[in-house]
Amino acid sequence: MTANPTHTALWPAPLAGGGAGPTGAVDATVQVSGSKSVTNRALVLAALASEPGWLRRPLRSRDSLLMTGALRAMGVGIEEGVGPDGSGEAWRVISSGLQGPATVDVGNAGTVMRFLPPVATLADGPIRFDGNPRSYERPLHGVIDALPLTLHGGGALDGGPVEIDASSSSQFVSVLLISGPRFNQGLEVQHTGSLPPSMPHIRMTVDMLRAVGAQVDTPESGGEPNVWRVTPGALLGRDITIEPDLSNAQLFLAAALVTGGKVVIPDWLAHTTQPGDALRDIFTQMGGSYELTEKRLEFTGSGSIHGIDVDLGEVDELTPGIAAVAAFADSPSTLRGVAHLRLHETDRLAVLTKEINELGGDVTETADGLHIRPRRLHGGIFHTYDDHRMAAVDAIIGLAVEGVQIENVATTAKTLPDFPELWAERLGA
Ligand SMILES: O=C(O)C1=C[C@@H](OP(=O)(O)O)[C@@H](O)[C@H](O)C1
Ligand SMILES: C=C(OP(=O)(O)O)C(=O)O
Repeated sequence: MTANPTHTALWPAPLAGGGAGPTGAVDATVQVSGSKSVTNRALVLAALASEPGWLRRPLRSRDSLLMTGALRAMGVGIEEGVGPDGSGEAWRVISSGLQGPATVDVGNAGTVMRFLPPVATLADGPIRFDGNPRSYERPLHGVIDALPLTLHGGGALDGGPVEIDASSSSQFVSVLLISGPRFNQGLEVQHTGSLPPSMPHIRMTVDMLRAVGAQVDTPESGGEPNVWRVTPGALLGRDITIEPDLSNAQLFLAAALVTGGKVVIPDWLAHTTQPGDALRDIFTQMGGSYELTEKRLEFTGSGSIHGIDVDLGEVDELTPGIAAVAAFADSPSTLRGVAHLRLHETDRLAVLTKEINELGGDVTETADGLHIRPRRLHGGIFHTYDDHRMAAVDAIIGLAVEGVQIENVATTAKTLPDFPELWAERLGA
């Protein structure tokens, strides 16, 4: 919990049903904006491709705009357009070689601070990286030593075998794989530590690489355990539509659970590598039910919420939203396997414990997660420590608890543009 709560702007979290009563059941259809993880991977892959590509319905949030800003600074053309078939807003990405000198602001975006240094080795000229104070504290050692940093690329890199310990972030594997096809010898990544967290994000990287023509061997496709291989080769330009962000859809599913209501999320794909897909199972165990058709997910809360004992190591970014729901359950919950959340945008285990307890909760930090004993909560100020997912927790709690105020709700713009308006309009007054 390194950043102090210095922002004073307070946002009164809307009660479900507009204050008519703390139990107003939500009934909403919510078109969730594009996935941060998919958008930023698609941008990097398009920038490394040998022909132009399209991203349709890209996410326009702080993290994805940091990525477009960085790639543009390195000479990549990213133009506004309407997509080849005329439908939907799109970005056309044209890359004719990466160039320095350039300065890249990584903000506090893991996908930017970790994905771009290997890309910068392919640039002709120096690329300087800097970011928010918190970006100096987040682990980068799988990629580079630390920020600030200047990389003097020579237009090419040999690649070959590399050993890394990715037990503090799956992004260390993803970043090396993404640039791998462009290295002279490709890349062989051997992970040396305990299981990396967030494996679905590594699968997302592999799937997206294969979709642009890369050859990738993985432990899951019959390769050795903990070894990923990428063959050198040109990447194709593709026309891809960005999926809705299921980790942000979590807020709305949580709203259905907490209020005993119903939420429909259009465009939830039957097959996706996003970790948010695990919510169908986790939130069903906690008392909801769902129907998934080709076009949408309909999720319904039953009015009661059950505690859960679950290892969230594979789906770590869902932990804050699950913790918020667990605070309203009829039995305690234990969330395990997420010690590395201490290294995210803030120390999420410490913040969740402190801030939920300040609203009357009873949360204990464990070595690798949280133990949550539900209690009657009361209003108060929830500090967000510049972490979008902490603001989301508080918005969920505020649906059912009067007088909850969120400090610096604007931090949600990291991955979810216009959150306060969307939340109030869809679920509040
Ligand atoms: O590759 C990605 O897009 C991400 C990987 C995960 O990071 P960690 O493996 O560091 O938890 C996740 O928490 C983050 O939000 C996005
Ligand atoms: C951990 C997260 O982000 P980042 O991509 O900055 O690591 C997150 O969005 O929950």
